[in-house]
Amino acid sequence: MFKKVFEYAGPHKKDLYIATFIVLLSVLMGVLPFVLAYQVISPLVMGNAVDTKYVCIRVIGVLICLILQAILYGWGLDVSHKAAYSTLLRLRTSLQKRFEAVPLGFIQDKGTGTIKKLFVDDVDSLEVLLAHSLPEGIANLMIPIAIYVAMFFIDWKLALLSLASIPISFAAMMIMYSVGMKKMGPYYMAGQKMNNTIIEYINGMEVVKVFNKDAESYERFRKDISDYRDYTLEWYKAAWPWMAIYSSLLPCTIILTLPLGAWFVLCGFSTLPDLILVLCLSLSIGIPLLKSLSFLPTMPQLNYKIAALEQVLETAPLQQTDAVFHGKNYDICFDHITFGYEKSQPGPDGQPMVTMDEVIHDISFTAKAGQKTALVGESGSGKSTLAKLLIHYYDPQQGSISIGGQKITEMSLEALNSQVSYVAQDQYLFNTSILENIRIGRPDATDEEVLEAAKKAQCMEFLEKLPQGIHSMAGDAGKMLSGGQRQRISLARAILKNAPIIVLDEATAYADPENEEKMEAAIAELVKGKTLFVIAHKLPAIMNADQICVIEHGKLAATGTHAELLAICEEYKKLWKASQDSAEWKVNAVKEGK
Ligand SMILES: Nc1ncnc2c1ncn2[C@@H]1O[C@H](COP(=O)(O)OP(=O)(O)OP(=O)(O)O)[C@@H](O)[C@H]1O
Repeated sequence: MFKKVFEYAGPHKKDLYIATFIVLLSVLMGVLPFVLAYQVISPLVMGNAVDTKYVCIRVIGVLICLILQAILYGWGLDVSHKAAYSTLLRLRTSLQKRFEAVPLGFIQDKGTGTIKKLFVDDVDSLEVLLAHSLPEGIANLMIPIAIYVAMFFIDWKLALLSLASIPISFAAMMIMYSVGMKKMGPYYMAGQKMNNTIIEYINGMEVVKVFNKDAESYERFRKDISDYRDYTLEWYKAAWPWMAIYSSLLPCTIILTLPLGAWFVLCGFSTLPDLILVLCLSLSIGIPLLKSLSFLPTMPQLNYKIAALEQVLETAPLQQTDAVFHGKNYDICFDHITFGYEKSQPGPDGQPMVTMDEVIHDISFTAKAGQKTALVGESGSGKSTLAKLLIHYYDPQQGSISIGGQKITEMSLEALNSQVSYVAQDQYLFNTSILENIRIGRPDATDEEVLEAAKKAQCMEFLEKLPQGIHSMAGDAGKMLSGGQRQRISLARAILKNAPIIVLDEATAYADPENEEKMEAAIAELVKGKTLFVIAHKLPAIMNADQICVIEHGKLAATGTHAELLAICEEYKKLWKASQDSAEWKVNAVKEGK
């Protein structure tokens, strides 16, 4: 763990060494007064004469040592803090660079709370390690070691007595570390979950209030924060007894030295001056020893956090090149695609572990240029995942996707984006004017072109009712717009972008009948002469598609036209029947006035 952190420090490694050395001198200054005290006590006990000057010099020596100790300590920490915060800056910059390179899907899956926790809390917690644990821990540990070596030279029997409390404390420490590490995974995950839930709760406050969802969302909020409390307490409960044992035992360096040492002196095994010196030295190392280990309880947490950071820093970047799009046409080819979502969870050793949940199994098909290809299948069968693979949200584990013969991994994401418009259910409106929100589709479009796109997307009917029309702020207008109207704004974006390939992921899923009609008109405008890739639950909407791909549990069950699939594909027949039943149910419900 220390090695990794030193690696993060990069050019500031040198400052960390300097800080450690300065703190080491400071700890030494804390030990010297005990040696000076010995020089006064020993002659007194032995009945040797000491004059006032001899005592005064030692007392002044003690004062100088204490002043130097404080100055050196402050200086050492100053150097270590500068190195620590520069390292945190480096680490945050590396994280930011990694986040820029990894697939967008990876970022979305992590969740805002987890990402905030990584960037802010987890990186911040390394400050303790860099600014304190490393320089103070090392310095406070090295001095006792040096003193023990000296004690062995003075009298090895007394030195052994002084060491007696260490093995038991050490065993308690190891147990604390190992139980702490085992509980760390669930504790850390609970922290991540709580962060995500809090952010989701705050972001969704408006929906919560409008839809009276207080009880349900508050319940989840309450559960996640109480889970976090429970896991934290569980960790403390497991680790505290061992912490208590070693922190009480460790400083008791004279527990055996005093009684047995006195007996050794009486028996003539050791001399009185040696006993006094060993006692003074034993007393001097209690505090440094305890200080050096005061950081230990945080080590399992730090270890886990570093592993979680490492996992992100080692995430494979999205496979792309700088090349522009040079496909020979717009045929979209899925070639033996296998994909699974990665999940991070605590492994058996308590360290974070990545597992994979395969949801797409060896799928191959081609969506022909200029044609309409539809994906159908039960909920959870993998349709949206395939669409997200096409827009390069993720890299598949196996296989490739190409457009006009050029693999999407062999072009830049920008080049791919310029060829594909993706319209999904959840459309994000930025808090700027609606005009600018539509202009995102093509930043160099003129106001007139934006207006034209808005008209084609059937937006004017509701934009005209807004006080400032298309210049209204989306943040304010968003509250007055229905989901369907917001979707029409995103369709206007796509119309303006005018990309040759359109991916529609359940675009009309939640539209009411009136909105659906308008959206269908907007979509018809959008898809004119384009290569269309549609995911729809409503089968009647895609029955005219040139090709329908039936996805069943992540596998391609069949492809064909509506008529062909009705003849050959059981899964399609089932889906068609279900959609017919649901249409019938709606008609009956309307007739009965439900
Ligand atoms: N971000 C994700 N992380 C982990 N698993 C996911 C993620 N997104 C989807 N899945 C899982 O992958 C499988 C396929 O999901 P996908 O959304 O592609 O299905 P779908 O056919 O589009 O479903 P629906 O019609 O309900 O939108 C499901 O089991 C789903 O739970």
